[in-house]
Amino acid sequence: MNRRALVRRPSPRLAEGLVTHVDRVPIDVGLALRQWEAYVAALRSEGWETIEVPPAPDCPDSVFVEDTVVMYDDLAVIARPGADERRAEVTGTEQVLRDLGHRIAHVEAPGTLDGGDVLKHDGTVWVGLGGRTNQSGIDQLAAHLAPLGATVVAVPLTKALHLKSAVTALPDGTVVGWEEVVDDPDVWSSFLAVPEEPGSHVVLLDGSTVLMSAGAPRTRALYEERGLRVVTVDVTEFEKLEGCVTCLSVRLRG
Ligand SMILES: CN(C)C(=N)NCCC[C@H](N)C(=O)O
Repeated sequence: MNRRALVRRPSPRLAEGLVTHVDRVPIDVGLALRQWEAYVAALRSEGWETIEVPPAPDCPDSVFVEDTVVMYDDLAVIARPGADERRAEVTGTEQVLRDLGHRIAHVEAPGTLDGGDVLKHDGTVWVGLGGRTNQSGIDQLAAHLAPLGATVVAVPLTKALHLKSAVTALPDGTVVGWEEVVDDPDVWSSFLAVPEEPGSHVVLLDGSTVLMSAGAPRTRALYEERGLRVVTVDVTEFEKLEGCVTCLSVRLRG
């Protein structure tokens, strides 16, 4: 299978990125760029072709490209970010996906939806209903994905920025989360609480390999004990802006 992922170079204005649930702390933009380059290199060395969405230098949060789209099979549902400041980011993503031949659908007003609120596994799509994504956005996503056989499930989200700030899924479908910010772990039949907040974010690189933050060594050991191969990257500068490993790419199918 052709493994491709969208990424987007950090804006020189990254330090002005939004913060909601954390205090603002200084960002080292030069270090962020090096961390981003290492993240992209890690994807490539794991066999992923990376495609750069054209940079959006005036959009401080544009490196968090995950929030601009939800991919399901060949369909790209272009998001409508819940934060006004991020609305302009979607145009570049849409153009790249059109050029790549994907079918395009949109979340329209009054709906809002951020890609970071969407967790997919095996035909089920959980969507965080919280500060960025509203019910109309979820209903529109459900309508777009229904013909593809997906079941969309709204999940309450009050303690974290995005659903994937709180939980992600391992290759076997176990949902891993930092329990302090998970509203209702019972949503998932197999929920595993992890011992470190950055450990709750994994990017699936293949059926037995995950990419995660270097900031969660105990969780890394836990995943390795479960038989996973783990690749780690430093993403401290993005974590200061409530970002994580998932936010920095969008994996494409086919
Ligand atoms: C899963 N996560 C967390 C994301 N997909 N996005 C993070 C966006 C962070 C940005 N400062 C913001 O506040 O929008």
